[in-house]
Amino acid sequence: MDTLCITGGRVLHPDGRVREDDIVVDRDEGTILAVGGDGTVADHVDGASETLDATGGLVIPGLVNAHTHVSMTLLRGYADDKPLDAWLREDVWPAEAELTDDDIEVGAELGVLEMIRSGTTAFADMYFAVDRVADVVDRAGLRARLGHGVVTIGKGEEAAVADVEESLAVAADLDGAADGRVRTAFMPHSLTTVGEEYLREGLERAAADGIPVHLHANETREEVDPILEERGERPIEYADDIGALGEGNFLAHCVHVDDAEIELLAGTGTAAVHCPASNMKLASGMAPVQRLREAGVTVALGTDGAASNNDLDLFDEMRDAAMVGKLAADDASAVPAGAVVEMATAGGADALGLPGGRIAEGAAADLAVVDLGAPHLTPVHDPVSHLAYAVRGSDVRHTVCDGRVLMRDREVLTLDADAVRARAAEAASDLVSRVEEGA
Ligand SMILES: N[C@@H](CCSC[C@H]1O[C@@H](n2cnc3c(=O)[nH]cnc32)[C@H](O)[C@@H]1O)C(=O)O
Ligand SMILES: [Zn+2]
Repeated sequence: MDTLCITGGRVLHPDGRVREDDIVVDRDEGTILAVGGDGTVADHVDGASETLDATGGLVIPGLVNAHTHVSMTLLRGYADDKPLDAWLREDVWPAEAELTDDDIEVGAELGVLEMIRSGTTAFADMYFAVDRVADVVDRAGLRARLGHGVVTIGKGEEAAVADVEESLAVAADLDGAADGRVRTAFMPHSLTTVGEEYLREGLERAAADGIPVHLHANETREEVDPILEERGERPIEYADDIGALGEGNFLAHCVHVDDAEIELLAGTGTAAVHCPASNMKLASGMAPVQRLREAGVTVALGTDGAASNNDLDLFDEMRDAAMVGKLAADDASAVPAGAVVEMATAGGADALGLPGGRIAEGAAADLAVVDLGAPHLTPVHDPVSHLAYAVRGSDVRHTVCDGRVLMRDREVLTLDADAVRARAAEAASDLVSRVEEGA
């Protein structure tokens, strides 16, 4: 059998406990064969095809970034310090109008490079030229749930219909790509940027074909108020009416949700993706994470695009989620360390319906080894506390997805990091020149 052994470290188990254990991975299946102390895995360690040294480190499930627009790395730092609506209309959408499919591929390469280097092994992405993003996921070796984002406002009937068709076609055609590591979803952008007739049509067809749904919801007050005024119901109630809720579906943000909306999410099994950094940066508000979790809603974490974050490091997101969760609840015991670690791992995998998120026999071998030796991580009273409050993405030593080593001793093996950075910097500067010429 072709095995990978991860030895000498401590392991974070699904119950939140940390023990000194070795891990044996079946590389053919991409799954964890055994987790345990010396006796359990010793037989395999000697005959292993490949070994990763986790001495002085903590093995954690690969992190799950449950909402991003990965190619937006090209727009990192391009437009800051504005609220969502102005930021999208004045800066982001005009720049995106100039993006080529090649730009999207290069931006995705840069984004997944950053993710692998910070211990993320799975993500959900809403963008366009999704076949190019899927190609990058295939080459880079991680997992993703991908979709084409639909926007119909400002479009004529024909273009709007075509956008919905494209999203449904992408979801059907790309599902199962990259040896099954790519899954898909129907992705209307939001309840206000897609017209009701298009939403209803797309959602009905997605449901009929068993395709999951992902959209931005209740991100800002400016998005909630018009729906309330026009329809006399809250956005999540509207989402329920038109068939956007259900098991397998996941909504980004859920910042401005009331108790009845939280109950609807919980009752329908719809997951919420909390994006604290993006919500803070665009001053959108604070999601009631503690209340969502108490109601039984699956809550995951997302960075959103690099233009509103401005990085894809989920360790930052865990810390932000804990901090802002306490502030929102006016309670220092709210959203504790263990909760944010769960949201970034099992919660993310569950929200996206992807394997991974737990280190256990039979689970997908999606892992990261975090070095605990740095001064900012000394002493180690509680490794879980460190994951939430002190670890940075740059502390990740090795990253493994589907049993394959994507980064060993901080060297990414599936992408040429220098070439990716150079291509992305060039593509970004060309893009900005084109936007300026057009303006
Ligand atoms: N097919 C659409 C593209 C939608 S992709 C998803 C969109 O979400 C945008 N986006 C990024 N971050 C956010 C956010 O925080 N809220 C809402 N939209 C965002 C992003 O810029 C991108 O245009 C079109 O023709 O424009
Ligand atoms: Zn977004």
